[in-house]
Amino acid sequence: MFTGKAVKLFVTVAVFCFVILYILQQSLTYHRVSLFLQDPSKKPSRVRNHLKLQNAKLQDESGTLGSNTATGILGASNGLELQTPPVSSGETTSNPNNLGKQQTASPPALEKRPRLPKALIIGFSKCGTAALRTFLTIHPDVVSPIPEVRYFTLYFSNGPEWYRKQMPPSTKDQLTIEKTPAYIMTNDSLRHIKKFNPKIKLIVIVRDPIVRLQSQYAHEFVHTDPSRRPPFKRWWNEKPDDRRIIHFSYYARYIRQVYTMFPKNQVLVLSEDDMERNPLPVLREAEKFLELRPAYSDDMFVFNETKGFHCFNTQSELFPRVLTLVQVKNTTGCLGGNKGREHPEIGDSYLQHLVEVIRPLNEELFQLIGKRFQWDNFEPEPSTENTVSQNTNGTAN
Ligand SMILES: Nc1ncnc2c1ncn2[C@@H]1O[C@H](COP(=O)(O)OS(=O)(=O)O)[C@@H](OP(=O)(O)O)[C@H]1O
Repeated sequence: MFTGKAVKLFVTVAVFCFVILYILQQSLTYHRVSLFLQDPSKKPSRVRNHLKLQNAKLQDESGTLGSNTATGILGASNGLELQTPPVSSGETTSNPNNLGKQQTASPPALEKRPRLPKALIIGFSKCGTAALRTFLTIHPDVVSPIPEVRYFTLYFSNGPEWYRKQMPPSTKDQLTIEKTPAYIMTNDSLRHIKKFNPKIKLIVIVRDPIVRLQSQYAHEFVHTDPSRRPPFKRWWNEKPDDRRIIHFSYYARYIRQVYTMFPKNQVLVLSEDDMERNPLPVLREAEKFLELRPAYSDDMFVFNETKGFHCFNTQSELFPRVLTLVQVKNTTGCLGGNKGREHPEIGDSYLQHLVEVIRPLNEELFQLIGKRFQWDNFEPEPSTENTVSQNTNGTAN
């Protein structure tokens, strides 16, 4: 009996204590949340860290950059930091990680969601478009989808909402860039682009046309046993109507079409050969054209002798962040194996023939775009010797 009473008393006291503790805990949480709302510094540490990141981004966006600001170069602690996976969004996004999750609202400046591109890399294939896209993607103010979306060539009827959903999330201050080199090849896709956004910025990258042909050949026969590949000369001559010359070497023809639809100042023409030699000046030109903050520095890239072009510098302190942003090999910092293929040999006399056929097309291009590129297969003319990417009026870019 006594034991039974004691147990009853013990249970009552325990329940009472539990209730008191529960009420206390609830009011403490409420208190913490109120403080949180009044003063973010009182947030629990996990949230506080997250907020710190967001504040850093906000400061960054308002021009208060990190320690490298004086040199005009963003460091890992600010610039590259900004392209972390989406932190919050006012709506459900197309990012597979967010699918189906309705996320809570956040300040508009921080809100990450897929946004339509305001710049496009529209051509040319085999001219370093993937490298240019990749280099631009590490800029803190740029996002870009990895696959070619081909909206303006194949999927225009799907509508802009479909296109938007193919884009990675970005804040409103970031620039979304999409690259599909086939866009420049048809008037229909250029018309679609104009209809989509007549103010869009367009980047075109060209390459020594003979090297581009070699690259195209290597691409077409990548799965063909070398002993069964046609000689380069026969492949090039296969089409008697010179279609290959027009298709792969006559850049001016396509760029002229772009100029008929868009003002010249909305179109930037770069050279793959310049980017191979040194990506920095090319990226700075792109940055200026896209009205981005200066974010690139020399130590980000190194020349890879085997590949024959520049890759990300694996020794740079930024490299771990680069690996989270783009798909490059962690051992070399280079884009995958389908870049930097071996090119077919061209005999001297045939090479000379190609140079003669293509040189006038290059001159037409340089006149059209108002600058010249230095291409190894085309000896510089006497008046243009020692000039890299010069304006045709003689002023260096
Ligand atoms: N930095 C860097 N990284 C990787 N690749 C580089 C780079 N610079 C130039 N290139 C050259 O780009 C060529 C491929 O061009 P694209 O990316 O436009 O090809 S594609 O049309 O998308 O298939 C590819 O040509 P090939 O060497 O003939 O395969 C590369 O050599």
